[in-house]
Amino acid sequence: MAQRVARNELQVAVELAAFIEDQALPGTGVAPERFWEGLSELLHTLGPKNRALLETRESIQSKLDDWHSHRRAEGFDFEDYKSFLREIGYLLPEGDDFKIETPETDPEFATVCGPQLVVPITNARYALNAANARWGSLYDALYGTDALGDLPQGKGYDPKRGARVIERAKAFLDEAVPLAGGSWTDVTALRVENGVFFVENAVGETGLADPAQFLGFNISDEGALSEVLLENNGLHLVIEIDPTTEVGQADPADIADVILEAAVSTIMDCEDSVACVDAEDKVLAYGNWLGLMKGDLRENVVKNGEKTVRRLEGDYQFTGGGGEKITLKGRSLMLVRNVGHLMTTPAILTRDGEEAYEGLMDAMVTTLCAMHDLKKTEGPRNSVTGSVYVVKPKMHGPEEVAFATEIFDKVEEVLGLPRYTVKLGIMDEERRTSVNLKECIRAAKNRVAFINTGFLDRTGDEIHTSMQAGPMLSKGEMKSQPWIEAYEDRNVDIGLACGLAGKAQIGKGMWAMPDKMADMLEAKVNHPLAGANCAWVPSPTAATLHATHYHKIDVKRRQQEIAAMNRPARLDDLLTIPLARGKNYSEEEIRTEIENNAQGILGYVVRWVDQGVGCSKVPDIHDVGLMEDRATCRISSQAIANWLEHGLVSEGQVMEALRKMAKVVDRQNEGDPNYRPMAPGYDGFAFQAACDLCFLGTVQPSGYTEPVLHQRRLQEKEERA
Ligand SMILES: CC(=O)SCCNC(=O)CCNC(=O)[C@H](O)C(C)(C)COP(=O)(O)OP(=O)(O)OC[C@H]1O[C@@H](n2cnc3c(N)ncnc32)[C@H](O)[C@@H]1OP(=O)(O)O
Ligand SMILES: O=CC(=O)O
Ligand SMILES: [Mg+2]
Repeated sequence: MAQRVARNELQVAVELAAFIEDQALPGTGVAPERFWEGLSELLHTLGPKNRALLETRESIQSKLDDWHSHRRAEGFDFEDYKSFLREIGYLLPEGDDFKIETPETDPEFATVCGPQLVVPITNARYALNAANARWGSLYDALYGTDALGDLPQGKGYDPKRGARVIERAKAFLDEAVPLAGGSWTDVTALRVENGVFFVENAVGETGLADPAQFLGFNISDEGALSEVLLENNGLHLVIEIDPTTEVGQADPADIADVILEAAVSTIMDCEDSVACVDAEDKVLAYGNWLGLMKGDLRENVVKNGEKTVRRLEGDYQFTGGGGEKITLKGRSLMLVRNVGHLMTTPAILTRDGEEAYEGLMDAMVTTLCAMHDLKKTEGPRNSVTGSVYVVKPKMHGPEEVAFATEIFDKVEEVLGLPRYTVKLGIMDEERRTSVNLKECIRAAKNRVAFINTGFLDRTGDEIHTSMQAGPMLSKGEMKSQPWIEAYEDRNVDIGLACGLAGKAQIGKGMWAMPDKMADMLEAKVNHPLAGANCAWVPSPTAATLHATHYHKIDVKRRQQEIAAMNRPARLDDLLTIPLARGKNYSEEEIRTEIENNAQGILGYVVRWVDQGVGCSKVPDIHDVGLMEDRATCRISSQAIANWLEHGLVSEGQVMEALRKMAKVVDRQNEGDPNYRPMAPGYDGFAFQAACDLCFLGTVQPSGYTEPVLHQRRLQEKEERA
């Protein structure tokens, strides 16, 4: 039971009150009394509105369920369906054209296109790594992954593999920063003379085909050229020259590495990749965010037997061609993802003794923490335009987006911040947002800094919304359905029409196979090609490799081309439900699908509930490690719930699959000393959570996993305490 202290009309968990008063408030100029009074007002005035919006979600869902249940018997008519959606306020009228009016955003939103990294904020080691992932070694990313088609063997440096890496990296340079004559492959020397960059290769002395791509350089302590700063499509890259390294020594021009500007921005995630269920967890999350915003977050790291202290990188300095100083950010531009409108938290009780809405608390506390960045007078700043970037997930329709803007109006008022300091990232990841996207953007037109297609949650919502319409297609087939293409394209089209280009990001979703980098290199070029300023990657290495795509594709030009296409709206495609019509899945296909989903759910849930780990790499039945978070868990559990609901599979069969897969997951975790096997008892909270997600999936709000996961994790924590 949490120990609480009274603050204004609130009962606040002691660790949260102490965090706010001792760590977050000092230095912001906000007095504790003002903060608590403002938070109390926020929770008491906006809490009831929050509740009403959730009731609207439930009411719409139950109307949809009834309608589909009847139409299953009576026959489905598409025009009839659309009329019904309009009648119940699901599909809303679209207003006049407009352009967003967000005040000045940082260049990482307005002009620079590149990868967006996401990281669980509760893991300081990873979060620091992510913040520092603004720059990444292309040589390391190619060497250490399957990007070249195979993985490195053995421990030491293999010069043969190294040669393949260098060949590939130089081929990349030939594309991104081509030479006037010959190839980077044959370069024998690099030099900067009177501010001009010269290259020697097989054709003799040459330089860049476009000399404007040369921006600056650095000289080593020994007086030799050590770094050359180049630029392509607004992204920087650095050629490292170092004859003292094994790689540099073997290179005719002493080139030791190619460093790419990689994670241009990073989402510090308080949502689907973390497991925060109480004040203790929330303080860990807020504390790391505060450390990132103050700039003093540190973490002791032991890697390969070596102890180091991980901290934030400083800026990156160069001398320009004209002798001027060039300062580039050493850190990724950080956003913070708050939770959505759904959950409440035991960290604060309102005057009625009820749990406060977690999203309201997140809004106030994460903005407060970010004030330390806004107040900085020296050293690297996260935002040079004085902005705080908050990603707001899982909103259903314009009314909920308007509610988010109202929350931040109030937060700014309480904290004494200029109106529209907080910029919003709108996750387009619920169906009612996708179908009303233009009106959702309008609802935040003074704050919107990104729209992003979170296709994982979106797929979960696709299944849940039309749960009663019939059995859905399998997870694999779902990816090639008309709705998803229409969803992705419409998001870009509407974003461009609303004037996001040059002001705000139009983003795309996560690469969820963290070890499959060759496949990512092949596939994810489609994101900038589709007009996305940024797309999500699960790791710094993936960011470095995905950065190469933004060198290939000039997103700004691509956005202009797409806008000029005037593509049709495709609302009908968007509303086409991915039903398994006319499909007759074999018993084997059904068993495989259920087992695959069960394995993903269990592999994820067991670490969530037992260890508080919110994002995991879980092998699927083909042994491919998949990034699993709450959104992927929502898909798998909703998929099982849907097939159960329509009798494609029985409860007994699902339970058999869960038990079988629990043994597999136990085996996969054998090496983890903190792991508690689920078999043979199948009675732990984690296994029960997996069962609830499947067997009670149809009645979970919007098919979300949070209520079940929180409840079971809290039980687990209580038992351990
Ligand atoms: C639908 C959605 O909402 S998607 C958004 C939510 N998802 C995410 O945020 C995914 C974030 N990614 C992750 O959490 C992890 O990459 C996982 C869980 C997928 C895989 O983690 P692991 O199995 O530990 O990765 P792996 O062993 O391959 O690599 C670990 C190394 O990579 C680094 N790393 C991995 N992921 C990240 C990351 N997202 N940010 C920063 N560093 C990272 C770690 O710091 C570590 O390096 P270190 O030893 O120097 O500290
Ligand atoms: O938040 C991202 C998603 O895909 O869901
Ligand atoms: Mg999501």
